[in-house]
Amino acid sequence: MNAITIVIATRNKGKTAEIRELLKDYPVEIKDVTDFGPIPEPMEDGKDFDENAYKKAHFTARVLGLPALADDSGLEVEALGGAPGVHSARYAGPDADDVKNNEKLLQAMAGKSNRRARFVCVLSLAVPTGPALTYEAVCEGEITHELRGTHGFGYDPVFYYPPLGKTFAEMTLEEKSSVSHRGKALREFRDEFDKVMVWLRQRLEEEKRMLVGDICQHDHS
Ligand SMILES: O=c1nc[nH]c2c1ncn2[C@H]1C[C@H](O)[C@@H](COP(=O)(O)OP(=O)(O)OP(=O)(O)O)O1
Ligand SMILES: [Mg+2]
Repeated sequence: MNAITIVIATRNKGKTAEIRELLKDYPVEIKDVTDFGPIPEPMEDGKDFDENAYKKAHFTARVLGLPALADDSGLEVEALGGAPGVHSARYAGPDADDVKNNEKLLQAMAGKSNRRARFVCVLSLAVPTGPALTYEAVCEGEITHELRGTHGFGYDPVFYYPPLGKTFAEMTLEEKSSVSHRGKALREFRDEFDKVMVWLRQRLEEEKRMLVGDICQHDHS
């Protein structure tokens, strides 16, 4: 049987690299959203990670006519009441980038003794007609007092993971994936990989039948 194609519905190269690495030994053809040339970007105006993950996955699946796997993730800091949360990517404002976001976070945390934080990752695997599977995981850690390490992306240089005594930015990609929110969520997906492929094939068959039905109806009208 031919391998199913899944598009990674993210513009974040760091996420793409981690997802590709975690799925590299699995019989599935992975494509990047950038392989398709310019396509419109999904809105990320959902109230939580689940909603945004589904929006991104379903939008991309519909636009490309292929199953799409999206990741919505972010950092929740206890002393900041869960901020930046779903707003993590735009924490420092409309022209935020990783440097500005980390700067703003360290400023907001100045003088705070409770440094507890967690990363959240929600993965949504959607087909063009709408149904989706969801995987969710968290990783607990602490906010550092300064930037540490150069690997990874986003808040990695300020997220300290006590069990390994390093920030995410001080870890290799493999090391980070072995403990991260994204790594855990993707391992759940991998644990039921065969079931997921059966589910996908069934959804894609249904879709084909619907399309054929539409075409036949059209030809007879
Ligand atoms: O492992 C991580 N290590 C460091 N930072 C991370 C991680 N995981 C999420 N984050 C941060 C990055 C961004 O500030 C926000 C995600 O925002 P989010 O909208 O899901 O991703 P994004 O805009 O970068 O790419 P896209 O929406 O195209 O998937 O949380
Ligand atoms: Mg985003």
